[in-house]
Amino acid sequence: MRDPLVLLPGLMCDSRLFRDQIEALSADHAVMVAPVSQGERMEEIASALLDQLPPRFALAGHSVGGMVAMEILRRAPDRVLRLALMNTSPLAETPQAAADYEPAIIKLKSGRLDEAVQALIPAESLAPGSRRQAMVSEQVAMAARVGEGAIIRQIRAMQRRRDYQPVLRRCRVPTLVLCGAEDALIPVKRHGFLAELIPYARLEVIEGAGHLTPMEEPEATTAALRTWIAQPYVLQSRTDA
Ligand SMILES: O=C(O)CC1=CCC(=O)O1
Repeated sequence: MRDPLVLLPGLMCDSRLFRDQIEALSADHAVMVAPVSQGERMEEIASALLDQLPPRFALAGHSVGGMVAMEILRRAPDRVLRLALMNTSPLAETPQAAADYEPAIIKLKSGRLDEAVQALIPAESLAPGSRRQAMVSEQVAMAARVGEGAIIRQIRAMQRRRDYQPVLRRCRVPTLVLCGAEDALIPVKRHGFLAELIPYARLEVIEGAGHLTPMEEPEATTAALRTWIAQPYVLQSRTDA
């Protein structure tokens, strides 16, 4: 039986983010998209998910979904068969960066969703070009479906998150670190640092994509996930190669 695949969407995103990957990969894998909003701490969100997920699974998370994936790895390393981290960061939030989320929370509480989306995932963090505006519209539509309360819980969890570097250094499963070349929110350099922490990680930088890589460059993202999910469990580490 091939690994079941659990997809965790990012900040203000729902299953639309992974539409093309679900369509392609569900031909061979049981694919599940899980909510990333059942608590105000990574620990609470991960606990709620671990009660519902299959015994063992391949785990792929985007943005705040990647942070929850790292928490799941910390809590239940034996259940994670392989790991994909997309457009995400292993670092705890600095006090200044945590405080910088407060204006977006005020916008959310006063029903100014478009402004909150622009504050949290600015258009400039997506790849430039003719498709950018369509991606912004998709992001606003996803945010409306996720809902203000859930988005505020995601922000609280990001503000309070721990440093996942020690967890990632212990990770021994095939890992994909994927990012968009144009992601201005979490730049390529940060993903290079993330990949360097993990003994069996491969970094894939997708050209023509920004922070919403799975949706901006769906075919390249699906191809990278296909390669990752077919990798053997026992790999050569970068240092062995
Ligand atoms: O908190 C950060 O590191 C920046 C960020 C905002 C959305 C996201 O995915 O990361």
